[in-house]
Amino acid sequence: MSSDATRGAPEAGRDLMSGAEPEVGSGKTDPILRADGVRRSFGGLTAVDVGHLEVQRGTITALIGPNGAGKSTLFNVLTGFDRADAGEWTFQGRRFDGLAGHKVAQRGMVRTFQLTKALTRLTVLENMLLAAPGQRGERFVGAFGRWLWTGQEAANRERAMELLARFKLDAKKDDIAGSLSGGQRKLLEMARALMVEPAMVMLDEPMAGVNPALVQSLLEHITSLRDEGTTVLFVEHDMDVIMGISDWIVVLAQGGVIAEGRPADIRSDQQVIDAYLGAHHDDPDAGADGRGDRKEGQP
Ligand SMILES: Nc1ncnc2c1ncn2[C@@H]1O[C@H](COP(=O)(O)OP(=O)(O)OP(=O)(O)O)[C@@H](O)[C@H]1O
Repeated sequence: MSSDATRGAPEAGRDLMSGAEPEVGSGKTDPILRADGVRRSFGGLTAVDVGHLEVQRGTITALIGPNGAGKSTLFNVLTGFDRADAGEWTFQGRRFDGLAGHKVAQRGMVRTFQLTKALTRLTVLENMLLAAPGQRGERFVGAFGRWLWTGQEAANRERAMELLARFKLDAKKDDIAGSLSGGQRKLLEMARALMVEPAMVMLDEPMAGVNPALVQSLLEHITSLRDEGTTVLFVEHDMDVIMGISDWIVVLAQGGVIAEGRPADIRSDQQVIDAYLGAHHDDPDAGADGRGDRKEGQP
């Protein structure tokens, strides 16, 4: 799917979406994820109600929408961390609805999590090793089992160190994760997700709380992942980031998809401007995460 012409050139990345129509529920030429009728309610509130959604393999797809639109809930449901009330979805052609979170991750769909309090007390390397695949542990008994286990540990350690070097965190491997800056934590969250060599990574607000100096570096990591063939699905509020690196954008409002398309399609979609880009003007927090208001009224 990836083409040399698009490597490292987000603008040209639009070619990755050839054949996809900018309309809700549009079919993609090579969808890695297909979801149908996904619904999740909390009491009387419908948090997610998505009719049909396909995510094109090998692209950066952004999931955007106003606060409370259902982005996190959709992430949680798709990755097995929350249960849908209804819906079916496949990942790489296999049914994933009803799968537990750890199985979803083992099978290649991994989301990042903010480092919990417990994880911030561990070292950077320990965080990486905890995210490693093949935690076989007690299933293995006897000398042969221990030998296999040791081999797995060594492989995990090697992969962890490679990833830490890639994200320039190798010198911090023995530091307590809680001592990292906001941006370094985001890098660690991404590096942790890559321990299982996922086919798709789902990033939850990768730029939130990141020092501007690190934003560019994070953006480069995300586009390199895409260019290496990993599909990236991310939730983000920063419009400059969204418009700058996305091949495709899916807009949620009140649980449903109201628009899909390339950045240029989304920017000029009146419904999106009304439901989201415009809404940012009314958001008292817009200065913190809603740089989108700058985009309102743009063609
Ligand atoms: N566990 C829960 N219990 C009750 N209501 C919930 C729960 N989780 C989410 N909701 C509600 O579901 C709706 C969707 O929330 P969700 O967090 O998915 O939105 P979001 O688009 O991720 O918002 P944000 O951009 O603010 O993170 C909101 O109205 C929210 O209050």
